[in-house]
Amino acid sequence: MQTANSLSMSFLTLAESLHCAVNDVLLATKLDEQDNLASFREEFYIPSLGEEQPSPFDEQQKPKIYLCSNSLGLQPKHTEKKLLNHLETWKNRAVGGHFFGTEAWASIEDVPIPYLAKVVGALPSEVTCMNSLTVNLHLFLLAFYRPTPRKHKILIEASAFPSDDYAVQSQILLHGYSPEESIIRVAAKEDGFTFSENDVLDEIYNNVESLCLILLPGVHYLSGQVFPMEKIARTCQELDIFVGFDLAHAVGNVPLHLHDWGVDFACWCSYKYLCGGPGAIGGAFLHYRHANKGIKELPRLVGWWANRRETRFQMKSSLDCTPGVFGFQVSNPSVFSIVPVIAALEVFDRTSMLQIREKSIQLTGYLAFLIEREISDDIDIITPREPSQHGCQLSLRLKRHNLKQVHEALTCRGVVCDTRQPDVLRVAPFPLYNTYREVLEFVQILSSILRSTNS
Ligand SMILES: Cc1ncc(COP(=O)(O)O)c(C=O)c1O
Ligand SMILES: Nc1ccccc1C(=O)C[C@H](N)C(=O)O
Repeated sequence: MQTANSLSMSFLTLAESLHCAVNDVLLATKLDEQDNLASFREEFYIPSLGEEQPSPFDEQQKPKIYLCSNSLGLQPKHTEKKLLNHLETWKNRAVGGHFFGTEAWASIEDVPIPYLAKVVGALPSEVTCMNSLTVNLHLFLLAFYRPTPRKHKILIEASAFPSDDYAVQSQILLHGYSPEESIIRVAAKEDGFTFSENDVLDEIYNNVESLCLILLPGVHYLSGQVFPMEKIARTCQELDIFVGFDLAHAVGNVPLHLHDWGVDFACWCSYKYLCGGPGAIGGAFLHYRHANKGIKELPRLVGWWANRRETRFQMKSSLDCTPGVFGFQVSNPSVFSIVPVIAALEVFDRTSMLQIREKSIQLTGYLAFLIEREISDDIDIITPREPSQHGCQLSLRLKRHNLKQVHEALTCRGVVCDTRQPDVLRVAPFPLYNTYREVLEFVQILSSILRSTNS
């Protein structure tokens, strides 16, 4: 994999060969011309400046610079048609839709599986779409967190996403333990944002006697740091501790090999880089080695969708549990929540996570390179700089400017990104629709705002 240094050198060399400065639009244009994924931008709706207040002026039709896929990915153009098809089926066939067509509702969760398996590096029998992220976290925690007075601790990271923290706290309380005593929070490094691999591993080794489970993010929501998932998962296997990952910010962003790494369980939402739409159905992974554990060996909360499809409608009171992750399904999935996820995965399936990652390293690397050269007096990049440790997102910490003021000025100039108090801007160029020229324009806009705003 390229290093931050070798990437910077490649931008400098390209600029030199074009006889232009590194912040020249010529360089950005060249990078766009060389981009194998450039045509994918056409597959998505890009919000335009005039969206909130339609205007006849051309300037208002200009696309926004959308750098917020860490919160919500853009809408693929064919999502609407797919949804309308299902509305038509409902209108014209009503209950017949359960067994009609290639996306029959009674088995619609089968449709995204092959695509999803590729995106997260799983066997098709290890993944499904169900519920939402925090609900799936709870379902897996209920099965995998079986505390005993000796082994009752869960390891998470300090500054975990609050929903994950609340889920863990409530599970501990549910078993009659106390979050104060049963949660180990790995401390961040001195920067207060990122985590060292050794600190994580040391905490695991130091607490091996009392640790029951580890729940960490694949990519941290605040810093954008990629956690060493493989190393953590292999260590946990060696030590016989269950490990689960929250992949909200990792799925569709960085390549994952959940099966090979031996992760016990993982869950994610589909509305960020996966572009499945606001509140879209979530995803879940359960490693094959747990597939044949029934509800006695791996106790869980079940519903009728956990029952094998062949016998589901025999309506018996005894559960005929489907092996693997399907045995964790509770309810029949919401069709209007899963269809946009299928639509988005169909776009992903025309490329690969490898290609997406290749461009992402270049695109986010270019962003970091420009920021460091142009505005490092005013901004610290808190995301680790090495490509192996970041995905699409860079988290920018304002050294002296007011966050709200800067964010408002960016919004006025057509940049969409988000903030985390007190001083962090999150920006995430996404390979399937962002361009190098947008990245350059963003840095120029931010630079001019920082120069013209009081610090
Ligand atoms: C890391 C993380 N955990 C949990 C959530 C909450 O997800 P949901 O509301 O889908 O349960 C989010 C938000 O997307 C998140 O980023
Ligand atoms: N679903 C949302 C609804 C409203 C506002 C934000 C979200 C987010 O997803 C935030 C994201 N999880 C984050 O990393 O902060």
